[in-house]
Amino acid sequence: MSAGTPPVALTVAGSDSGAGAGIQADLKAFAAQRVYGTSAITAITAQNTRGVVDVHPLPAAVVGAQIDAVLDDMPVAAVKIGMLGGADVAAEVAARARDGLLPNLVLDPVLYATSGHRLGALAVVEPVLPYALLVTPNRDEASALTRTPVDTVAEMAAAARAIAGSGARCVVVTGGAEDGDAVDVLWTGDEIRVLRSPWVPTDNDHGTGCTFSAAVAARLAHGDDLFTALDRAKRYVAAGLAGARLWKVGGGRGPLDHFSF
Ligand SMILES: Nc1ncnc2c1ncn2[C@@H]1O[C@H](COP(=O)(O)OP(=O)(O)OP(=O)(O)O)[C@@H](O)[C@H]1O
Ligand SMILES: Cc1ncc(CO)c(N)n1
Repeated sequence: MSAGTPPVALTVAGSDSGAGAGIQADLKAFAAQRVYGTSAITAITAQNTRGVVDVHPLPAAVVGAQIDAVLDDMPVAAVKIGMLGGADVAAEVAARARDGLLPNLVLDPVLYATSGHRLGALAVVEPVLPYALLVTPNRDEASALTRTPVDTVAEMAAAARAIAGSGARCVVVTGGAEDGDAVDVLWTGDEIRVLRSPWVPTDNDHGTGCTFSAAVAARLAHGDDLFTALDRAKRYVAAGLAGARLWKVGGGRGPLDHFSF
């Protein structure tokens, strides 16, 4: 069966050699959602399921050239931003966002890998916040952005609202756990909504945040409204976690199955 031309999405993020997170996760999530995925690589990380070994940021002009090459030729309908690298890269991205070139912008404010390795800085992420339709911090990133502890669902809600104060339209704080559910808390710009799905017990959760934000961007590229996009992305990540529960890819926290749905 042949299908029509898919919508196009762009990820601006770092490469993960182990392919569980970063650009590789984003492109798999885009493909799984039947979106044509394009990429601008901001940094090369030497990384596997056990952690990050090395990080090599790319020059800002090289990142800008990749973004422009894609935008000049393809009808990009949504953009996901992950690891940015340096402040100069953030400035390149912010300039294009300011010019209205990055539609449906989903910003995953990456600060640390699951292993704890530092991959970003507040000074790099904060200048891009005002241009995001949606920001997707996990609890640690929300805590860093608000300079307050973020553990409980109530604290996630307060943080989502506070981060929206920096100019982003909507904020979803991810990674909560309550009553056997995986809980994310969304500030829509008007109200708080709590998103729940059954918690999947697994050690294979490397790249969940990257995959989630990429899947939201993919759904927005298809034309979903934000709440539908979030709901579908959450169910997609849960299916990927469940599908890879018994996988043994590497000795650390393994990837999820991007094609289990
Ligand atoms: N074990 C789990 N079971 C069900 N859903 C989960 C589980 N772990 C994470 N999620 C969901 O995955 C999505 C991504 O959230 P999470 O906070 O884990 O990302 P993250 O910490 O940024 O991940 P990473 O740093 O590995 O990329 C959220 O919707 C969250 O609820
Ligand atoms: C390249 C890259 N981006 C983001 C993350 C966060 O999971 C990671 N581990 N690696």
